[in-house]
Amino acid sequence: MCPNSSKLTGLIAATFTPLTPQGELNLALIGPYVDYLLEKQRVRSVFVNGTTGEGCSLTLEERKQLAEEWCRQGKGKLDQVIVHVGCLSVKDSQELARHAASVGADAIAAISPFFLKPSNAGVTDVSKGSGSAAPQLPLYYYHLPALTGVKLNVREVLQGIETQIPSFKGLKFSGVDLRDLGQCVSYCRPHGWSVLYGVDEQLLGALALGVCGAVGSTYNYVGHFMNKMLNAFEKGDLALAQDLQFKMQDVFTFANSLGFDLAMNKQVMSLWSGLPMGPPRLPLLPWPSDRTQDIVKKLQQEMGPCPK
Ligand SMILES: CC(=O)N[C@H](C=O)[C@@H](O)[C@H](O)[C@H](O)CO
Ligand SMILES: CC(=O)C(=O)O
Repeated sequence: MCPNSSKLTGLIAATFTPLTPQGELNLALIGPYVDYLLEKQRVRSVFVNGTTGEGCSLTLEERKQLAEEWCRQGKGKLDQVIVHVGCLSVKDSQELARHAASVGADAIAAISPFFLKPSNAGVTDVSKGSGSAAPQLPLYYYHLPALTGVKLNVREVLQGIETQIPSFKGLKFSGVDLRDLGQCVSYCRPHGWSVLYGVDEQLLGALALGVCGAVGSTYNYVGHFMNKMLNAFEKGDLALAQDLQFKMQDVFTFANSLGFDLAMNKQVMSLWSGLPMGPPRLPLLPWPSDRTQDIVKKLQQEMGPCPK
């Protein structure tokens, strides 16, 4: 998929955070979760404590415990454990970055602060802050404009960033602006950096623009299916790749009509995988289970039986 292949590539699951019915961390589920991703989904890397992991709804202590457990359980099994360290406070991000390095994470990533919002130069300085706390780890900037409201042009942020942040290694790009995405790929490629795409429903468009891989919530349970799309694309079978992406789009168009959000997504994962992810953390609320069941039925229709 990528000309320069020491980079981060393929599908990366943005992990859900397993909680007990009482809403506390369920760390015991992470071992089985690692095995499920490897064996049933053929997904070999994870992105922990991001959007899907409800990272910004967890305490720093909880985020540290999760990072540590994913690194421990993933050791010798997963290719990469990327720990998301973005916070509203740069000092908190630095603390998480130092911690990630100390527990053996392979890389860190950070969204921009999203309450008081930075300018382009501010984003670089914030990223520099996180990077300087773990200079030995590759750092990825996480662009998620729909949720952060930080709608800057990423290509402009990249300009000269290598001179500011030696550990900078690329992007997780979860925007829908394919022109900006293409410009980012064009800037990152000569540096050997990774651009990972984060809107799962339109990954094929991003592959055509040269992204190396993808980070997403849905790869937790449709990774096996989306891997087929990646293979078809790599073999040049565009018709098959389109057919698979269309099927996946059909599922999520249907899910969106039911009000699909992260809480519903977490419930779909529990039902589809049989791994009890537990409730969402506030401010999200659980949904009635009939909607989740309808989505799982649709998944089965479009993608075949769930690999248990
Ligand atoms: C906003 C959000 O959570 N985006 C995720 C990652 O960036 C995606 O993986 C989506 O969950 C996915 O594309 C389904 O809409
Ligand atoms: C989708 C993603 O990358 C995240 O949950 O952060």
